[in-house]
Amino acid sequence: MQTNGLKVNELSVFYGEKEAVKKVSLSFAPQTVTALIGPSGCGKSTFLRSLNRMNDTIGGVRTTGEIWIDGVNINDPSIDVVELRQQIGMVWQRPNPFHKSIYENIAFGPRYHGIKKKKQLDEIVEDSLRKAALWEETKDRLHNSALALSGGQQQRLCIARSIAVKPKIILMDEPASALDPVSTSKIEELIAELKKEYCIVIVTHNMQQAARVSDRTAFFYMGKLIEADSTEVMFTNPTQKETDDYISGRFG
Ligand SMILES: Nc1ncnc2c1ncn2[C@@H]1O[C@H](COP(=O)(O)OP(=O)(O)OP(=O)(O)O)[C@@H](O)[C@H]1O
Repeated sequence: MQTNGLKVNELSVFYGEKEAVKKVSLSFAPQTVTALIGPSGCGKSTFLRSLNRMNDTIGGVRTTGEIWIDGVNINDPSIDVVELRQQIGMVWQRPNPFHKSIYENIAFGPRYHGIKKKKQLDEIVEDSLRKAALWEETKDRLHNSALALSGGQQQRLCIARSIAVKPKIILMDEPASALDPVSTSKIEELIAELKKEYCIVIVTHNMQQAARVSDRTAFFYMGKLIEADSTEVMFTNPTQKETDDYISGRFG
């Protein structure tokens, strides 16, 4: 599903008294990949989780500011978060398939959202697995346990699962950091393919990965957004000294 993108306006996130994300404003265009980079503890994951209200599940978190998607501020208390997470999906660092079959992992979300006909579910399962580059490897064992897949395949299954509910935006929190190099490059190829259709925001510790997969890069430091620009500019000619120091490995 297409979107006009996501626009974050002065977003702050507090854990109790601690301000982990400080008045960040940042936009994400459709059909682009944006990498969020920065040293450990700078607030990347907190910021990412706020984009589909996953921080609501953590006690003591307070959020201020606005996050606009297609004319709706998702921080509005009246927002239905289940519906929101259908539009803005999340892929976690460690693959977390349900203890169910491959088929059921994918069919679960669409069924939850009201699709009951088997033929339609079959189509969604195939289409999602194809888009996640996993169909050929799984088409003959759709009813086997998802837990029998390799770690890399499980992560692609989790991506297929998020695609199945037709999101507009896919958030990824270090989606390849628990994977071997071959599985990592498959995930990176997949991201390049998926961006033709979706707006993707990815947190990564891996600077080479950010350079390979993203169109834009945003550098966070101590809860603040220091700088965001095209990935090429960020890696060759950043404006801010902190960005330059970080990408050239002088700290972090
Ligand atoms: N559930 C929580 N409760 C309290 N403080 C938290 C919680 N989660 C994160 N923090 C704090 O918020 C700050 C930002 O953490 P966050 O995990 O967003 O950073 P990060 O840049 O993603 O780090 P990393 O790269 O290590 O995952 C840190 O100081 C962290 O200790």
